[in-house]
Amino acid sequence: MSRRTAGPRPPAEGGAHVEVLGLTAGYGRTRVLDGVRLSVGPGGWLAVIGPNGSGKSTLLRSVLGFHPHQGQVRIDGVPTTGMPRRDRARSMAYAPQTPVLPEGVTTREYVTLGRTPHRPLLSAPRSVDRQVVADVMERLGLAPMAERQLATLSGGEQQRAVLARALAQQPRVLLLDEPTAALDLGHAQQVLDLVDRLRRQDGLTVVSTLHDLTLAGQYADRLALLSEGRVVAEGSPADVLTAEALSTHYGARARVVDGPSGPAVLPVRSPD
Ligand SMILES: Nc1ncnc2c1ncn2[C@@H]1O[C@H](COP(=O)(O)OP(=O)(O)OP(=O)(O)O)[C@@H](O)[C@H]1O
Repeated sequence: MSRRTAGPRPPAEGGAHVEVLGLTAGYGRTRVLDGVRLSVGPGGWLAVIGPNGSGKSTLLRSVLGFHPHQGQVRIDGVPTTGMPRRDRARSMAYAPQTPVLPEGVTTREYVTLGRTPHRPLLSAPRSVDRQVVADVMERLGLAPMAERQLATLSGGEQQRAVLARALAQQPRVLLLDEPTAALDLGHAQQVLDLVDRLRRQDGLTVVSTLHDLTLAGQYADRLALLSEGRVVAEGSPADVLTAEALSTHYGARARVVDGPSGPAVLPVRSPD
């Protein structure tokens, strides 16, 4: 993976302020999110953590407008309800946890789909589109497999391609659902480092879910702990990642120690 510091051109307007106000959502009659309230400013990184089934993915999909919900999502104070799809796609990009990947496309063609909201409809990629795609693929170590069929990439390579497509969109807000789930430690750090650089340099706003709580605490500046559809704790990683919270909400035995760049969560084996 490249260590270049030059990279994808910054989003045109920097990051945005995202507000989630009283968001309630569910499936059929089952309520999964209950009055969720969150706020993250330009350049902020909010990691939504919580046990399996607590509603993290549903929250991200609701923020994107992909899942019906009550309550309001605002981008820079403007409610997203009624916002034209193309405007929404220019503001927010999403890397889903389990993406549906198209068949019969190369990695480059797939990443180029991220440019769709910026191009005239049905037009060929312009040189700026090709440049942004090439930059993002280089940054994510995908350049050597640019012409390979997407389907032939390994799980971790496909996950990086999904992130590359989202970054090629040059969004103001990046929503990442478990972006490191299929990645080895080195690639996980490189992906998170890249996102971190984009938010620091360009003010990109990041909302992610992350199961690895140590990584969440190292990269995000704020954590929101979701449990049974409600935000039960929100604040700095040190405030939210406590042994007591992990026991109460995850049923986990763990020690939380001071790591070199934030709290580190150490699982503790059962005594018997
Ligand atoms: N399409 C669906 N139909 C019915 N229930 C669903 C559907 N999708 C999700 N759920 C349920 O909604 C709840 C929240 O799911 P969600 O995927 O948002 O949780 P999560 O916190 O992202 O979980 P995980 O950490 O396991 O990815 C779960 O109980 C899940 O079973």
